Amino acid sequence: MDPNLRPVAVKRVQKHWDQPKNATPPPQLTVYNSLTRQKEVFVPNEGKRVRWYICGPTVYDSSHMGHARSYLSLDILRRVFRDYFGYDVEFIMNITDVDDKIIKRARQSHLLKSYFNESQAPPVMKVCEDVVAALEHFKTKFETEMDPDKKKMFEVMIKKVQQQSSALEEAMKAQDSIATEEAKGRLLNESRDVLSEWLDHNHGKDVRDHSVFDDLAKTYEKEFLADMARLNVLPVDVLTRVSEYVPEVITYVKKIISNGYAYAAEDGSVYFDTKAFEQNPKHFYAKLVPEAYGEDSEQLLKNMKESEGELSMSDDRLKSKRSPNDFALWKSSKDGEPFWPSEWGNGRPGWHIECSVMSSAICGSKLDIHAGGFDLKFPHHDNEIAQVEAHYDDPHWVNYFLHCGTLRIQGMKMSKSLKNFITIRKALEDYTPRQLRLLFLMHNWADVLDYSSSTMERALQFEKITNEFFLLVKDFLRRHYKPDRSEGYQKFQGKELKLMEEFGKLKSEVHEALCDSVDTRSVIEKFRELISLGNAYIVEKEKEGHVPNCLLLRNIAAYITNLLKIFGAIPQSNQEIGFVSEDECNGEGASTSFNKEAVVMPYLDALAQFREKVRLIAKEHKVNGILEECDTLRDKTLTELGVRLEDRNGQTVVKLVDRATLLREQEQKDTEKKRKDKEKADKEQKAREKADKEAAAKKIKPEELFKQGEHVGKYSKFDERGVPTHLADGTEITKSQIKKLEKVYEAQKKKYQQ
Ligand SMILES: Nc1ncnc2c1ncn2[C@@H]1O[C@H](COP(=O)(O)OP(=O)(O)OP(=O)(O)O)[C@@H](O)[C@H]1O
Ligand SMILES: [Zn+2]
Repeated sequence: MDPNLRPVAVKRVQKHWDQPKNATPPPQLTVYNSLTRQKEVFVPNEGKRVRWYICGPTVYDSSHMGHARSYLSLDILRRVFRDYFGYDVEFIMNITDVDDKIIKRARQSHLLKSYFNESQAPPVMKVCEDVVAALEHFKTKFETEMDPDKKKMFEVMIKKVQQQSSALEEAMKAQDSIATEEAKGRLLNESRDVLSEWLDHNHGKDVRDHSVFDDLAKTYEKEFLADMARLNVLPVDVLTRVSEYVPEVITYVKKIISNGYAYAAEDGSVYFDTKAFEQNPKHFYAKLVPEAYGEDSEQLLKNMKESEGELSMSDDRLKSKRSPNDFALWKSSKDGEPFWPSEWGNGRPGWHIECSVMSSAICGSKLDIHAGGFDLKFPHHDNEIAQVEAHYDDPHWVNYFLHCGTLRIQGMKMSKSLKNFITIRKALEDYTPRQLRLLFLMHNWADVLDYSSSTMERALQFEKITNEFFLLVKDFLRRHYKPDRSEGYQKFQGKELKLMEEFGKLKSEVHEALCDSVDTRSVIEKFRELISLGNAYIVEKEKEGHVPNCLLLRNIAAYITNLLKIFGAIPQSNQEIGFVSEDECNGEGASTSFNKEAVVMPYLDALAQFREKVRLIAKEHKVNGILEECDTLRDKTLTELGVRLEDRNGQTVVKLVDRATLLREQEQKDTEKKRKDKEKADKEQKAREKADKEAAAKKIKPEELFKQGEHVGKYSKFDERGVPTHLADGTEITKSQIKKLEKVYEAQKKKYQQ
């Protein structure tokens, strides 16, 4: 063929590629923003950098579970933002170490201590006089209290004092000196709060030593930080104390005045001018709770009392404000209060100003996130917003305001002021830091949470099923996970493909839940589903006599572990799958560098296998002594060491469990065994009694049968065999009845002859 006629080869080019169509776009992170009262897509001001400020505690008493609710939930949020979504979070918290509550509590403890010291053994008459006077004073406080919960608490306190007073009176009347002394002690103890209120009213102004206030704040700050570390709350990046920022507060307040949004009153206090602020069209007062501005005076007064502080609500102070909504930026200090010099005279910062000043000092004029407890929304956070916006004269400060839901106990907010609190320390005596964290993970951070033993029980139950899953998977992995060998990779059959599909679906749902305002509650539910799917898969494979696929099980367990690490429930340093035993956690909740599991497991596996073989031989040869020893090794010796041996389809599964948990389990087992033993002994006893009764019955001669035992007094005449013919009252017995009695007679005759 003529080569010129050959068709020219068409140059083949890269085939056109189509971008995947109909792909679902990944969900975006949204957060519930109190400023809009809905979920908003999260967009930081500056790339991945997130400036985040949270209100810290007022350090005048021990931290309680209500505080844990806020700080632990915020710790979870912070970790998710940082370690799941990859934001560069700068986390700033303040400590309120100058405040009306601190001043009052410090003076009261100081005065009460002196009262007890001076009058080591106050004569009984003096105690009576003082308590009566203190009670009178306290009743006025009770009558003027507007908060119904506090009122109720005061009422209980008054009643208790009155009860102890009556007891003392009776002991005195009876002239029983020992009983009188004891009753006096009880009265003094019960009257502590009432007496300290009274002492403070009379002598508070004489407390001039500033170390009284500083010491109290330092003590509780230390306690708070130690509690947070015990709960495995990450240390903040910056901690600010108002006592360290007073010069900055003064400068800040001056700027607000010069911008026209604050004024100095005659007594040396400075107030925020809410009207001036609100009247400027650029600004808006009470962005979070607009309903609260210009409320009826009673509610306003209640809010003011709580937020301005008890020491700052005197009539003359109220009169010097231009509007009842105005709040103090700077409070002139009275006698018995700490003070710093300023151009307005000796004074101290108001509560709200500290957060505005300190967050501005660290983060500048813009914040991405501001957070705190739900109760801080109004007036604290609304006032913080107004102050910063007045200072910069710029209506944009915080982009996202997050408020943690309140923790309640028996339907009431857990609070220091209501004295219905459970300290973090006490809670940690009953539960581990991990269990408390799981409790918070199981509730949406923005929801109300009722703290009770039943809510804790649910957290414990989740911990148990998750832990058992981890331990079981780890046992399989120890025996069958061989990633360095060909036999470690098995073909994925129907069950594996199905599980992998469900696993993938659940992972997407977990991601969606985290994007949905960090909904850890749903994530925990997804974990539950995943674990039951995993467990069901294992059981099915075992039924078929096959080893479950270790790659798949390992991926599931590692996925859950990893998220629990992000949530702070498992130390980041843990290289293994599953929880770290509480025995291995040090005080800060981090795992020790020594990995107990990796070291001891090979030896424990060898021991378990040896035990199993010895047991089989002992069973075969019926050597009970060896079987008993094998039981003791499992139930006592290894339990004490935190090791659980379980029988699963003829294989011994080895699990490392917290020693305390194992001992508790063993205790339950012992109790159950005792109950069963008792039940068995009772049954045997009853059977013996029955047999004895029957044996005795057999010995009765048939002719005597109707004349003894239950028959005595029933009949008056008998025939020659001893069968009754007449009832006790002389009436003749009917023929059919006699027939029945004859049957009984014949049966007895047979028994007797036997
Ligand atoms: N019961 C609670 N539930 C949730 N958060 C709480 C609870 N009690 C206090 N908080 C939060 O803890 C943080 C520190 O509170 P703070 O020390 O100001 O407590 P407080 O309001 O003075 O205490 P209390 O209400 O117990 O008298 C705040 O963010 C506050 O909202
Ligand atoms: Zn604050």
